[in-house]
Amino acid sequence: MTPDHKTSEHKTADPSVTGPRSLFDRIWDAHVVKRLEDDRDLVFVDRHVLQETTSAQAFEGLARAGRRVMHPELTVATQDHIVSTLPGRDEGTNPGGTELLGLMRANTAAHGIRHFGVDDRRQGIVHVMAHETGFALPGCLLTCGDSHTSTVGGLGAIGLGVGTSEVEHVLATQTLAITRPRNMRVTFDGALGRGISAKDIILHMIGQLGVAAGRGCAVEYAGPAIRALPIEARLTICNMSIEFGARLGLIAPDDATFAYVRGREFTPTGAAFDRAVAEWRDLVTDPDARFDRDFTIDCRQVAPQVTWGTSPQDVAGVDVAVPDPAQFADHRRRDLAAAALSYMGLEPGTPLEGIPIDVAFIGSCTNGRLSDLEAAAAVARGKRVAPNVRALVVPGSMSVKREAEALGLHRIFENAGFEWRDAGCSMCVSINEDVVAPGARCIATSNRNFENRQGLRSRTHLASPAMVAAAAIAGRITDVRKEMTA
Ligand SMILES: CC(C)[C@H](C(=O)O)[C@@H](O)C(=O)O
Ligand code: SF4
Repeated sequence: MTPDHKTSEHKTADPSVTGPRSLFDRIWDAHVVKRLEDDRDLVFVDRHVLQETTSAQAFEGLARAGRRVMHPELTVATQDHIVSTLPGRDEGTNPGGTELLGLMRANTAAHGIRHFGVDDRRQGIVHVMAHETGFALPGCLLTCGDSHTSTVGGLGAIGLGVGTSEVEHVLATQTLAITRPRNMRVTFDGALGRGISAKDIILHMIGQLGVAAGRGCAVEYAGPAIRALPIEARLTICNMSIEFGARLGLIAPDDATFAYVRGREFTPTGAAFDRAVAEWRDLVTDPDARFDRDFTIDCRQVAPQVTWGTSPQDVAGVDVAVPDPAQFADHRRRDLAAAALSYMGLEPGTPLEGIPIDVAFIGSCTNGRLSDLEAAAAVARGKRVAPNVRALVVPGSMSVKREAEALGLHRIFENAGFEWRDAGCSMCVSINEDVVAPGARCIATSNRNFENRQGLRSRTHLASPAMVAAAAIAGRITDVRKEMTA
């Protein structure tokens, strides 16, 4: 039951690969088992993660076909989406989730797959648990039936979100048939200003490039601003790759990465770790590698970002006003912006700063890690949540929760009037009991602001943890940089 710790066990020397290669090419080529006739690649899956909402049908399919799980030791399961996050919860706390949670427990037990249920210390959102346990490692190819699997790219891994039928395929064969993504690179220049986080620069980038910019691509994030980011911030960047249509995002691993993965439950130890690090050091892009798409983003002037519409590209600095749809040259974008403003109940020209909020949500696979909670706590310390605002802090995993409590962060949040929860997806997605009421306005650290995302007719503004904490205190969207000088 111990996963093989090699970065990739199916290295195929590919004679067609010559010349300079990208980081993505290197990892991908090491996983190609076979080129299929339909131009797809059959790739080996080193690691597979299950969540409760997309695995039941896959197990049903296996049962119908009379197949077993080929490598149960290479899969782990966690309960995250429909679990209650009320402290002390169990599988029955959210009655709507009980059946799926029970099915996952039974299916994983029947197939000998590790299961991190709500009673396990390692339970957490898939895209938080996978890397913090060392199950995901640099250079590995990991799949999960969930779109934000790209998060592990922050370690220099390929994370692929797949559909339920592919989950079944991976369980049965430990491989995936998939079209090879194209290479894209975004270089982030300059240093981040005070109060600016990874969330701000990735939202800014999506605003600049648009939600379709990454379609079909593996996106490498590079440049001095990325290299300076701590690992958890790199995970936030790669998580949001999905918000501009990319297949995955990744960042070359470095000493900070190796220090981060060292000593985790599934990370190799001793000489095996040293060998792994020696291999991981080769995971770089050649200087003359060619990219199908190549962009540069200047981080110097980026202000704290907040979305005003119903797509992540509807984003602006907090110091400007809600745009007038007429300013968009493209007529489709203009219509979308007008519809978004009507849904959001906002008038063009209204300053973003000052828009009153009803709910503040800190958590999710984008910003539910320890450093995110630390950033929020630094703002909330000694303050009170505004009257009439409901504010939640939901750690991304139970490990994050324990670490935060060891630092006393829960006291800061509780004293300020935030709810302090157990781990799960919670209010990021309205498939558990944490729902935003119709017409209510929520500022959230999550990654999606679609119509009805947080509940029927809910209104979502995406922002960084520090910005959400500042809004919770002020009762309105506010520029966190002012809070910091106060
Ligand atoms: C429920 C699940 C399939 C979904 C996804 O894959 O993205 C969820 O995680 C989300 O963020 O909407
Ligand atoms: S936290 Fe949100 S985006 Fe992440 S996996 Fe859960 S529902 Fe999906």
